[in-house]
Amino acid sequence: MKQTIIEVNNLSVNYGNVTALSDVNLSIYEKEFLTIIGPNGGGKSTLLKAMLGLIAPSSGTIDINKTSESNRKARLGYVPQFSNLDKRFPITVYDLVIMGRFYKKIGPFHRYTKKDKQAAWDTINRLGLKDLTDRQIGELSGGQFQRVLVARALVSNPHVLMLDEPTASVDKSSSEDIYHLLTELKKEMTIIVVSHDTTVVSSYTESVACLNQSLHYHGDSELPEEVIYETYGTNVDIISHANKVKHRVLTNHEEVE
Ligand SMILES: Nc1ncnc2c1ncn2[C@@H]1O[C@H](COP(=O)(O)OP(=O)(O)OP(=O)(O)O)[C@@H](O)[C@H]1O
Repeated sequence: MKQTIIEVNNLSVNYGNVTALSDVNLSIYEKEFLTIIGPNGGGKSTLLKAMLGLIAPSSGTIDINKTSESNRKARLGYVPQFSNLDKRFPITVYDLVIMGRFYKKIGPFHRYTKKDKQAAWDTINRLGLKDLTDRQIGELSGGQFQRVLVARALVSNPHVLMLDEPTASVDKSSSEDIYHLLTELKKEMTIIVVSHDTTVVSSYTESVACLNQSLHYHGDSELPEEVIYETYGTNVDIISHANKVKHRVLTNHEEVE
């Protein structure tokens, strides 16, 4: 039986007078590939940040469970929205990746251990970034930078990998690369992708959650059309055939090349 790794119970989050999330209930399972979609401002980033413990709930709870393989709480890895990051920051790929080891409690004069360095190199090699290790992050393409951000999240060996709009700033081929990578990673961990774009509900996704302040749907990736309209309103362009990432978004939909 599938084990839940994160349980969101009656979660509401307010920023002053703005209600970002209202009474959200969501169970996320071990090794599930979940895509959370919803319109801009629908509360997706807020939900991720609340799960990560970066934002306190106004009401409700979030339980991060122990994994079935260990007696420890699941570790969460986070790939933030690309557009929120400053690529001009003078830091190399290696330095950015190894910073992912900062999940441990450390003091101001922290030195990376041999184990930290080994973990960084293992992840760099695994993601095919070896030739880029000495590059400044400002010299990377969008797709390369996104891969480096994934590496930074993976270096802490997370049980859950959360990605906020991972393909928003990359071209179609890089987007496919990222989804292939996520499919591989899904064999080992839970993957949660957040996007405002309905077309990212790819064939790699097992389940979808539709969020617009409250949760309108959580289930199979064959989304009923009504759910999309309910979540986004009627002004939504549901299918983009420009997106080469394979998708099986809606029922009763014919592919047109
Ligand atoms: N720090 C903040 N202070 C005040 N309001 C905020 C803050 N962060 C988010 N909000 C508001 O909360 C709501 C949800 O925002 P959030 O960023 O979670 O949505 P989102 O679905 O991730 O949007 P997008 O797709 O545009 O990234 C929005 O109305 C937003 O303006």
